This record gives sequence, C-alpha cells and structure tokens, in this order.
Amino acid sequence: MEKTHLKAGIFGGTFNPVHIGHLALANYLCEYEDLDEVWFLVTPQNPFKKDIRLLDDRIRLEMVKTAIDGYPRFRASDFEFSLPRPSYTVDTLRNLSDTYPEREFILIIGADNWEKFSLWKSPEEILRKHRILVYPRSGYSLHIPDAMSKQVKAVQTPLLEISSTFIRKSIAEGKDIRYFVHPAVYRIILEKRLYQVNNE
Ligand SMILES: Nc1ncnc2c1ncn2[C@@H]1O[C@H](COP(=O)(O)OP(=O)(O)OP(=O)(O)O)[C@@H](O)[C@H]1O
Ligand SMILES: O=C(O)c1ccc[n+]([C@@H]2O[C@H](COP(=O)([O-])O)[C@@H](O)[C@H]2O)c1
Repeated sequence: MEKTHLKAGIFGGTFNPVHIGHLALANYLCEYEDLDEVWFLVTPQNPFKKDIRLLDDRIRLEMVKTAIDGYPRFRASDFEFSLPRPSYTVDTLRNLSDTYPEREFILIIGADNWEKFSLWKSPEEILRKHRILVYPRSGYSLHIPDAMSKQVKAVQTPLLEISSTFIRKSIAEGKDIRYFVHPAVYRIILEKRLYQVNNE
C-alpha cells in the first residue's frame, strides 16, 4: 500500500515579531489548501538580510510559540537554529526531509519572495523536490511560468497588509499596536519592553 505523507507547509520568516498577517495567512492555508500542518520556521538569518540587527532568535521563537498555542495544526520550529548561517532554504528542506521522512514539505512563500526566488540558493533543487504555494502580496506581481505549473501553485489568500517593520517602527514611536499582534505576543512585547528603539 502506498504511504500517505502528512502535508506540512513550511512558512519561513524572521518573525520579528510574528503578527496577525502571518497568522491569518497560515490559518487560511490550513483550512483551504488541504495542508495538515503549517510549520512556522523561525529563521536566524535570512541570506538577503545579513546586515540587519535582529532580536534574539529565542525571543522571536517564544513569540511565535505563544501566538500559535491552541491551534493544533500549527508548529513553531527552531530547526534552523542548529544549521549553518545564513539560513538557506534548500539546506533546511533537505535536512527536514531527512529528519521527517513521513512528511511532504511544501514551501509557502509570498509574491515578494517569489519575485526573487531565482536568486535563492539552488532554486532548481527546491522546485524539483518540493511543491510551492505562492500567495499574493500587494505591490508584487504573481506570475507562475507554465513550465512550473505542476509544482508551483498561486493561492488566493486574503490580504492583510501588515509588516513587522511597521510594527517595530510604530512601537518605537510610542503607538499602541495591540490589535496587530496576538494578545499573548503583545504581552511579551510589553513585559520585555521590546522594540522601544527602532533599529529597522
Ligand atoms: N501581512 C502579511 N501577510 C501575509 N504574509 C506576510 C505578511 N507579512 C509578511 N508576510 C510573509 O511572511 C514571511 C515571513 O515574513 P517576515 O518575518 O519577513 O515578516 P515581515 O512582516 O515581512 O517582516 P519585516 O517587515 O521585518 O521584513 C515572508 O515570506 C513574508 O512574505
Ligand atoms: O535560500 C535562500 O537563498 C533564501 C533567500 C532569501 C530568503 N530565504 C528564506 O525565505 C524566508 C522568508 O524570509 P523573510 O526574511 O522574508 O521572512 C526565510 O525562511 C528565509 O530564510 C531563503
């Protein structure tokens, strides 16, 4: 009998901090795109953002963990913490597939990242081995070449255009952003006095 793999969506990001745009997107994909799980993979260092000063990995992970608590199909993952930096997705996917052979890992990326996908490390290997779901972001076109249409699917997710950059900037300006993040994340931001100074 053929083995059925669990379909796990990989949603990588710096999540500095995780916000309701991320959560609503992952929630939508679980419910409407037939994913069994979505893994929030907290990235220690995006290869395209090497110079950016980030909040500690553990605190970003803690915020993701607390935000997703209670929705059984979400997982917070520190898998990239023990891999070399910067975090190349092709290496992460290779390691994930070796470690969890019972899962099919499906990459979830936004149209912003899709535009630059050809510049990622070994994009052809990712395309050969994994399906990709690309969701729209405002200001970015979402074109899937015909030759990729078997592996790559454009999904029509609702757009909630909030960014972590906007949240960090707003906090540094003394604005109240409580409804842009999960209440538990808001509590951590207050308790630890995060993002009081905007380092971008
Ligand atoms: N509002 C949103 N809705 C859906 N996806 C989003 C949203 N904001 C970011 N993403 C996507 O989530 C992934 C991880 O995002 P990331 O942690 O970089 O968040 P961000 O808000 O874009 O952060 P920053 O402003 O710090 O660059 C990226 O692939 C990005 O496209
Ligand atoms: O592998 C690459 O070459 C590569 C280049 C740019 C971004 N990524 C990954 O894309 C994900 C989204 O990044 P970000 O910064 O937009 O949240 C994150 O997991 C990054 O590690 C990966």
